[in-house]
Amino acid sequence: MRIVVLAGGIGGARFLRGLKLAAPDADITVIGNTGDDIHLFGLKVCPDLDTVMYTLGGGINEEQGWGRTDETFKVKEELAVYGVGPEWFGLGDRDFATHIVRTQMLAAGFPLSAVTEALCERWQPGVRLLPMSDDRVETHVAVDVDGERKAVHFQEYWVRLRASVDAQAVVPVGAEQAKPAPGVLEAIAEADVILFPPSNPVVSVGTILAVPGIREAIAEAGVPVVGLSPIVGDAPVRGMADKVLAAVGVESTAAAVAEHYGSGLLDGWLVDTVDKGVVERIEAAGIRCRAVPLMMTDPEVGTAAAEMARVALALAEEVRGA
Ligand SMILES: O=c1nc2n(C[C@H](O)[C@H](O)[C@H](O)CO)c3cc(O)ccc3cc-2c(=O)[nH]1
Repeated sequence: MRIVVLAGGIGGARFLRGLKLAAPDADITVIGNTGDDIHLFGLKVCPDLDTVMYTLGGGINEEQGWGRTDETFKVKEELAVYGVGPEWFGLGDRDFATHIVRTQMLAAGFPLSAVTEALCERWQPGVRLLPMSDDRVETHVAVDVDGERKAVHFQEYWVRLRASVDAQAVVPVGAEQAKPAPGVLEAIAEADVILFPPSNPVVSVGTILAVPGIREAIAEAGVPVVGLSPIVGDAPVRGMADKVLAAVGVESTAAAVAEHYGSGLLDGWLVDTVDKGVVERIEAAGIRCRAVPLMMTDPEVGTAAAEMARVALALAEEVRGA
């Protein structure tokens, strides 16, 4: 079975770990969000691609959900002594190596998709990881600070500001001019099922869908598209998705996110059991809906996510048979 997953950061990566357990023989292609990318110290950092690669490759810092395990911060400390910022983004020594290799290959003319493939040679994530685009897309967030509106890079909003101020707008800069990376549209066209994991519907899945051609390809793929709500009990499971949802006028509920994606895109939607009261509303919107446990608090890493993936795949088959 060929499965395509649109993944963002931590939630998406943890779901993928479960999907691999639930469908060990499946051919999984991950279309990764690159709107979180940031250029720091002359290096290109791709947080969402790295989080998927490290999580599935066994190098992730499990508590944080991002960055490397067994990390040290000597380079970061030395940069700070030189007074070279920013200090608010925690790049570790091992992680720096990934960004140095990536930047060196980009400078040599390799597209991001080829660079990502090369990095995955080492990590063996067990999925094909494609950036959504080889073109530069960077999400910026419009905020009002000291009475003036300004745009900050998503990472500054997320990490330095901790989403403490309202997002007035979320703009994936460059998305309109971006082209899907090689293999993205082909993977969607050849997929047997397409999954939206519990990633941020605005800055992760939303950014991927903002690349011209990707939303249309999914809508026209003619195969079941099933999503899992990142919002449980009217609050995001992790992160601060509610802050960016407000920016696009979507209330922070499992039903509102499903409706935001729309029945033109989604055939099925999984909500947590605490939200079983919205199942009828979502089914009335033309999207099949099931209420199941969606908290990936595994006793043994990946088991809860594997159950979620199994239910998502079962719902896809139910949709296919409808
Ligand atoms: O909250 C934080 N998130 C950090 N993240 C997470 C990142 O902001 C988010 O994972 C994504 O951008 C949102 O999905 C990092 C991710 C990387 O790949 C590399 C470095 C960082 C550093 C931080 C950090 O210092 N604080």
